[in-house]
Amino acid sequence: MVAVPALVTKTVDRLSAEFDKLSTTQKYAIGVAGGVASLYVVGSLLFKSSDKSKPSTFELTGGSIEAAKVKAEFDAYSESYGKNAGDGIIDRTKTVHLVDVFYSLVTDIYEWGWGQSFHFSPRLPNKDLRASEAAHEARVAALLRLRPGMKALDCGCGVGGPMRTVASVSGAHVTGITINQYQVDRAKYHNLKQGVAPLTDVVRGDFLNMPFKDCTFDGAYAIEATCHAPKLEGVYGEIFRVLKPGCYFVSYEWVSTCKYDPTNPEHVRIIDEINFGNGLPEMRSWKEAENAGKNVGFDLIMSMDLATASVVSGPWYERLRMGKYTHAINHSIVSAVDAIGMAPKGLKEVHHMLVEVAKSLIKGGEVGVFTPMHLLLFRKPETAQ
Ligand SMILES: C=C(CC[C@@H](C)[C@H]1CC[C@H]2C3=CC[C@H]4[C@H](C)[C@@H](O)CC[C@]4(C)[C@H]3CC[C@]12C)C(C)C
Ligand SMILES: C[S@@+](CC[C@H](N)C(=O)[O-])C[C@H]1O[C@@H](n2cnc3c(N)ncnc32)[C@H](O)[C@@H]1O
Repeated sequence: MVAVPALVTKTVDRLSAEFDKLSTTQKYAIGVAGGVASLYVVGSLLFKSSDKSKPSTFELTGGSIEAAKVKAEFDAYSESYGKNAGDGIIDRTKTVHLVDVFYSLVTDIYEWGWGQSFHFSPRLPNKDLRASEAAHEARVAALLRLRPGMKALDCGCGVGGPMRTVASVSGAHVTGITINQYQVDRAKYHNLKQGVAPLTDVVRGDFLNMPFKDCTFDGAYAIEATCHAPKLEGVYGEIFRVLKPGCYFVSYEWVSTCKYDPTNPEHVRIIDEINFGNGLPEMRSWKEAENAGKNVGFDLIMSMDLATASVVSGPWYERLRMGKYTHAINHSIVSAVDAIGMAPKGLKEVHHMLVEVAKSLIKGGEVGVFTPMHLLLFRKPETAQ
C-alpha cells in the first residue's frame, strides 16, 4: 500500500466537502470543464505533432536558456527594472543581454499563441489577421523598392515571419539579424520548411555592432525591434553604415505619441508596464525617433503613425482585446502544465507577465499614448560614404 500524506487526505476531504455544497448545475459545469481540460491534455500528449511549425503546450521551452535556469533568469530580468514608474532598465549597459534573455523566455510562447510574425498590424477591412499581417510586411518591400538581385537587411528579425514575406513578394535576398540564438535556429527552420531558404540568411549578432561591411545592403528595415536599443542613434548609425548610399531604411517604431503627457501618472504607468513586459530599456517619443535618424545622417522621407493613418482600418490592439479570454485560458493551461512538472519552472511567471502586458498594450492603444507602428522612412544621401 502507498502511504498517502495526511496533508493530501485533509485537502481532498475539504475539497469534497466544498464540492458537496455546490448546486447540481455548478457540479455539472465543473464536470464538463474538467472533462474538456483532461481531453485537451490527453489529446495533446497522444497527438503531439511532428510538425514543429509551432511548439505544442508541452514543448514550451526557455529558448536558449536551459530549463533549470529559467526561473532565475526571469527573476534577474524582473529585478533589472527600477522600482519607480519611468525608470525602465536601471543599468542600460546590460540591455542587450537582458533582451537576449527576454527573447529566450518569450519566443516559444509568442509562436504558440501569436504566430511567426512578432509584431502588430492594422486590421484591414474584409481581410483576416494573416492577410492584414502580410500586407503590413509587404508595405516594407514596396517602400524599399526591393527587386530581385537586391540585398536587404532585416534588423531584429525574430523567427523570420516578415523576412519570408519580404523576400517572397520582392524576390530580393534578405539577411536577418537577431541577438537571440534560439530565434536564429527557429527562423532557419521555418525558412527551409517554407521554401524561402534560397532567398534568406539569418545571423546571430548585435544590431549595435553588426558583422557586415560598410555599404553592403540595397535596403534595410526594422519591424518593432529598434525599440530594444539602449540608444536609437546606436542602431540607426549601424544601419546607416551598412546601407549603400542612396538606399532606404524603413522602421515601424514603438514610440509614445503626441498624446503622451509625462506629468499624467496614468500615462507614465502604462508606458512603464509596456517597457517591463516587452524588454524595452525606455520608451522614446516619435519626435526623438525622427531626430535620431537625422542625427546619424539620414534624410527623413516619411513619418506617420500607421495606427491612425487610415480611418477604415481597425485598431492594432483589437487582436489583443479579442484574445483576452484566450489569454486567461492559456494561463490556466500553462499553470496546469507547470503543476505537473512538464514546463520549465518560471515559465508560468513569464506567461503571467505577458497576460499583464497585453492589458497595458490595449490601454496604451485605447488612450492613444502609445503606438507600435510609427512609420519612419529614411534615405542615406547619395553623397554619403
Ligand atoms: C514587438 C514586440 C512584441 C509584440 C507582440 C508580438 C507581443 C506583445 C505582447 C505579446 C503577447 C501578449 C499576451 C500573450 C498571451 C498571454 C499568451 O497566452 C499567448 C501569446 C500572447 C498573445 C503574446 C504574443 C506576442 C505579443 C502580442 C516587443 C517585444 C517589442
Ligand atoms: C519584437 S521582435 C520583432 C521581430 C521581427 N521584426 C518580427 O516582426 O517578427 C524584436 C526583435 O529584435 C531583436 N533584437 C533586439 N535587440 C537586438 C540587438 N541588440 N541586436 C540584434 N537583434 C536585437 C530581437 O532579438 C527580436 O528578434
